[in-house]
Amino acid sequence: MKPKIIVYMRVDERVIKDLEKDFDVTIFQNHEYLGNPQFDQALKEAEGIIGLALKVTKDLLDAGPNLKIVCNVSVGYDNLDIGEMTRRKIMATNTPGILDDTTADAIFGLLIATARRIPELDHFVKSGSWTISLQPEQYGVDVHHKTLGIIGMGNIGSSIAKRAHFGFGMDILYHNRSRNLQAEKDYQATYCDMNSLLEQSDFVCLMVPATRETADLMGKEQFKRMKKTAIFINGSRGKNVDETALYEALKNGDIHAAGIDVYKEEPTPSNNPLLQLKNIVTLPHIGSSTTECEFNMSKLAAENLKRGLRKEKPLTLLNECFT
Ligand SMILES: NC(=O)C1=CN([C@@H]2O[C@H](COP(=O)(O)OP(=O)(O)OC[C@H]3O[C@@H](n4cnc5c(N)ncnc54)[C@H](OP(=O)(O)O)[C@@H]3O)[C@@H](O)[C@H]2O)C=CC1
Ligand SMILES: O=CC(=O)O
Repeated sequence: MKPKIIVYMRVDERVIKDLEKDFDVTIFQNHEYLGNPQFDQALKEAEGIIGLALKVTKDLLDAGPNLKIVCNVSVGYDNLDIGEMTRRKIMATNTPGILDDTTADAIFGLLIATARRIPELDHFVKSGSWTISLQPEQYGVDVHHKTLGIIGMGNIGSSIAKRAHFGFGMDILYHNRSRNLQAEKDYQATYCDMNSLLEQSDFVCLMVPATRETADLMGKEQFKRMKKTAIFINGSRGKNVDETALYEALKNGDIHAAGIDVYKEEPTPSNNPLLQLKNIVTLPHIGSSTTECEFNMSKLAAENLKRGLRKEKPLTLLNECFT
């Protein structure tokens, strides 16, 4: 009998076909969770899970007594209770590194789209409103040669810095808990404390993981510190931003505009007040979502799963529980 596994949302079709050669696969595509009879039954028997953003909690682990490995098709792993998984010797893996350029393209694209008001002006043309000359109120702001502050100068933050430095001649400030000497050397990035970064940057881009420490890292006080002309970009996780404070900052003109790819709740409800504002550009969490990148992430996650269930060390293991 083949070992049973769960494929949970957004795993590439070709990779699923390959997994079916070795495993008995049950597929869930639509946020199914505990309480759904099919999901509960599959979880009871599954040795592995591969997929995106499944909330792996103590309750879920209790309901999956045979689980040996959970393989995220993402670099972020705030959906996994790593402590509890390690205590139970269940392996956790993610997909670091291979999505840096793709995500940086998307987040830098979001920054440009926000600064140059691309979605709004696209609508202006397509709705037939371009019957007179453009008005100054519709102008955007320059990106090139401005100051970009990156909070979270890790793999993706560095790829964003590369684009900003070489492509747009921007000055780069950054804030981490520790210095990134490579980014300082390669992109002339300057390390600074968070308050100085917020006060000096024309663009603030958030790229930290979602942890207990980063919850609501950007709140009322932080938005107040930013320049009134500045633009805020969140490419990290919605948990890192107080959405009410962001709404107030945008509405009151404490900051000029924002571009966000991620939300507290995803999919974000259509009545999220942020969606009513004109000075925000929104994306549906698509940082790494290109055909090529999603395939490569699925492939890496599947390789991790195969290795783990063969009792070999997965390539990108997150917890120290391999025995
Ligand atoms: N929008 C999307 O589609 C995507 C979003 N993401 C999100 O981006 C995140 C970052 O990914 P990646 O660049 O690969 O991760 P990395 O681990 O390479 O980088 C994270 C950076 O954040 C810094 N950091 C961590 N905690 C803090 C803190 N408390 N205060 C300040 N800085 C901090 C780290 O530096 P130090 O440790 O020195 O503090 C590090 O430089 C992911 O965790 C994920 O949530 C990722 C991919 C796609
Ligand atoms: O949000 C995507 C990820 O890879 O993390």
